Amino acid sequence: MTTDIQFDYANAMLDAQELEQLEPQVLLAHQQLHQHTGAGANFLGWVDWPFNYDREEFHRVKQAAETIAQQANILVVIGVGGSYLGSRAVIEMLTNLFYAHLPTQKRKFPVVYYLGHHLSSNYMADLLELIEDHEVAINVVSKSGTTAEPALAFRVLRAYMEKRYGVEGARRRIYVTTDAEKGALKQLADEKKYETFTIPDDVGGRFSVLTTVGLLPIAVAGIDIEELMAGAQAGVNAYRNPAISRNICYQYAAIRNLLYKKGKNNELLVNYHPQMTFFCEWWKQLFGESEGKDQKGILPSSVNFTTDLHAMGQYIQEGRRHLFETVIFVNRSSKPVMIPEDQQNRDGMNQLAGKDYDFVNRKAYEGTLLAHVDGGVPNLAITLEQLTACAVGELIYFFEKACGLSGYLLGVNPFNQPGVEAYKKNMYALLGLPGYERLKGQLENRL
Ligand SMILES: O=P(O)(O)OC[C@H]1O[C@H](O)[C@H](O)[C@@H](O)[C@@H]1O
Repeated sequence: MTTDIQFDYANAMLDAQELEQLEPQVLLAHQQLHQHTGAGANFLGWVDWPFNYDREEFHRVKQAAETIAQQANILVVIGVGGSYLGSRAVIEMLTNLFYAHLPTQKRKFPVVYYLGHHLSSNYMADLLELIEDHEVAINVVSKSGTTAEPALAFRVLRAYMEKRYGVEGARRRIYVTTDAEKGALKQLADEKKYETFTIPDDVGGRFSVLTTVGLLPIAVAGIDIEELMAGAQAGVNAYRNPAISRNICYQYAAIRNLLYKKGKNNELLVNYHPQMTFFCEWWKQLFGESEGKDQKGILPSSVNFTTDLHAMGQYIQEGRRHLFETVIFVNRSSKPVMIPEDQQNRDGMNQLAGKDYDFVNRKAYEGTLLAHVDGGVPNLAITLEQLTACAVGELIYFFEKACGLSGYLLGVNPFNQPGVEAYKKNMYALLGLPGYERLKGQLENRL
């Protein structure tokens, strides 16, 4: 299978030599990833996952997706961080963005909604109001089983489901994705006899989209998960060459580290399709949690173009020069739309009549690229031919591998996230949860 992704760093504002000089470090980081000799080596299950995944469980995911489609027209996915961003990213990229609003007869698959990624009661109340008039199934996803946001959302939804469908009816409509053996959610699932899917021990949340974490909701949305995995397999093959000159994934990882050393410590991931907004959110968690530690790391941010050219464009063009852009550009839409002729031509755009939106979007991209480069913003360009499940599978793997390598180049453990605990500890203490009594008093004195 040919690889779907191209990478161009002609506008990175670096010398070719600078990249070559990084070759020994890249080789070391490559070995750390493949021979499990670096920090966090217990969390490298994702590296060969597209080939090693459990076929039996994969089959069960497909069956569950079919059952859910018969049971429900809404699937509520409860999860936060790595337990929901990946599936949401893939579903939004590969299905109609307005799917939920299409008439029922046009919808073959359930609509997927998300819950448990914040603590807003308004959102919860709105969702409860929405599902009242629909048939509902739930997929609760939590590796630890104790993350407050999904745990509380599941409490509310479980009570709702049991009241509405009875304990047995709810049992048949609740699907759990969690650790194979340990954790509060696993215990509950065993007790209640929910159908359960496994999050592998050696795959961290933010690297888990190609496990059952992402695959079940993605399959429910009607996306071909075989294709997605085939794309990821193509990625494994394409990005395992240690020679930087032959590996665009390693080039991307190395270049962002070179730019970081030159003070470009903000990376803007740019897309030209609103459908890719959540892919950028997924990417932000991937890189932010992997690299933002030990007082180091590029700040990952994202913008949607051309939308944000009318909001953030000014800053990018002329603000502080501490940023670089990584653009994901898709060459061809799967749904082309033609621009019509307008006799009056008041907007002066008749030149574009008969052309499609892709054409205009490309020219916007090219014009923006040159403007931003002229403004001193280094540019890295990732190009996909089309947004297909296969290309998306490869793109996911591209960024996962780049992230692991980049973290090692930066000199951090890319596979832990100790900093996330600080807010949790304080919140638990302020909520009065047992075990935090002393801290509660200390914090309250400071508020
Ligand atoms: O799947 P869970 O264990 O509920 O974790 C969900 C998310 O929250 C945690 O706080 C971590 O920072 C994330 O890496 C993780 O993806």
